[in-house]
Amino acid sequence: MAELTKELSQVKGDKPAVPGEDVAAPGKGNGTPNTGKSAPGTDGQVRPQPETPGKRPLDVPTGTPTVIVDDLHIVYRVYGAASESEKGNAVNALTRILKRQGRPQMKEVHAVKGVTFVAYHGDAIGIVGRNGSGKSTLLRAIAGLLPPHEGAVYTDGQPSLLGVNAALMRELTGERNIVLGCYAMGMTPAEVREKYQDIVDFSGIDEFVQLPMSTYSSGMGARLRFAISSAKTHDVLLIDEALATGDREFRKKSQERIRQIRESAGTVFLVAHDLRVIEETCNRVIWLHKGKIKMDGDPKEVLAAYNKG
Ligand SMILES: Nc1ncnc2c1ncn2[C@@H]1O[C@H](COP(=O)(O)OP(=O)(O)OP(=O)(O)O)[C@@H](O)[C@H]1O
Repeated sequence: MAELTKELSQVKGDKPAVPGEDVAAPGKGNGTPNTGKSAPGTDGQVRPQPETPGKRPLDVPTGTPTVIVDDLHIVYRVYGAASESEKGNAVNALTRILKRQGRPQMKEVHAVKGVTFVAYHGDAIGIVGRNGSGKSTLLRAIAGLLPPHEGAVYTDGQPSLLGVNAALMRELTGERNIVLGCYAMGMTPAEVREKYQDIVDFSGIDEFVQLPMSTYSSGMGARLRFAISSAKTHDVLLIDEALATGDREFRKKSQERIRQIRESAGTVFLVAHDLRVIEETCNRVIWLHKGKIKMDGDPKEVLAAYNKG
């Protein structure tokens, strides 16, 4: 713990986040935690205390952690934002457009405010919260796509972020995207050949695999993204709403796949507005509210509280 504290103190004070970065391609979480450090393992085998509202202390005796988020703050900088006095003022906005005046102001959006938790091998953690509560920002920070303004993220293994907007290439066929996506996740040509048919079958896109992705419905695109990303065993898989557009049958299949990833001792984070998906899939839920953890624990209890409040 002393070593961890020392490491944490070294990384505090990293540069603030850069706004407007794109979501990673499937399996392309850059694997670079914000700190570039790995989660230290511990010897104890006791699970963390569930249902601790707010923070889980880092020194709770645990199994092997895969992700440690310690007092994480993420701040976006928006350049050209309106000043307070201009807020909602249509006349000012119109005048500025007509005069072609720029906006020199810089606004900071404090999206994640001091989040702390530890995730373990085999955890499937659902993240819930209202729009704008910081769910996607937190996932992107864990994936190493957003550097912390303060605090740190440590991961053991490679995190891969699968988002709804994950950048498969719309003008390429499903077939090409499968091959490129698999290579992007570090598979060898032999592994790609071995997994190819399974990905097509799992996604259920059938003969559409020969057509450009621009011809797919949003549900078909999401299914293909999930099928590609989950074809590889991930240490830490981060899923942002990617299951939302799937139908019931696909939801069931993807839940089964998430279970397999957990069984192979990976860790899954799942952001979804559909609370059924979270309840059926996760063994733990974190409720984010205005960038802070409001509750962290058993899915039934957290979701019941979330539904009430
Ligand atoms: N690129 C960005 N630049 C500036 N502010 C941003 C950016 N992305 C998100 N934000 C702001 O950060 C806050 C958290 O946003 P985030 O997308 O993480 O929330 P969320 O809980 O995932 O929301 P939703 O449920 O609507 O997807 C919001 O206030 C949002 O406006």
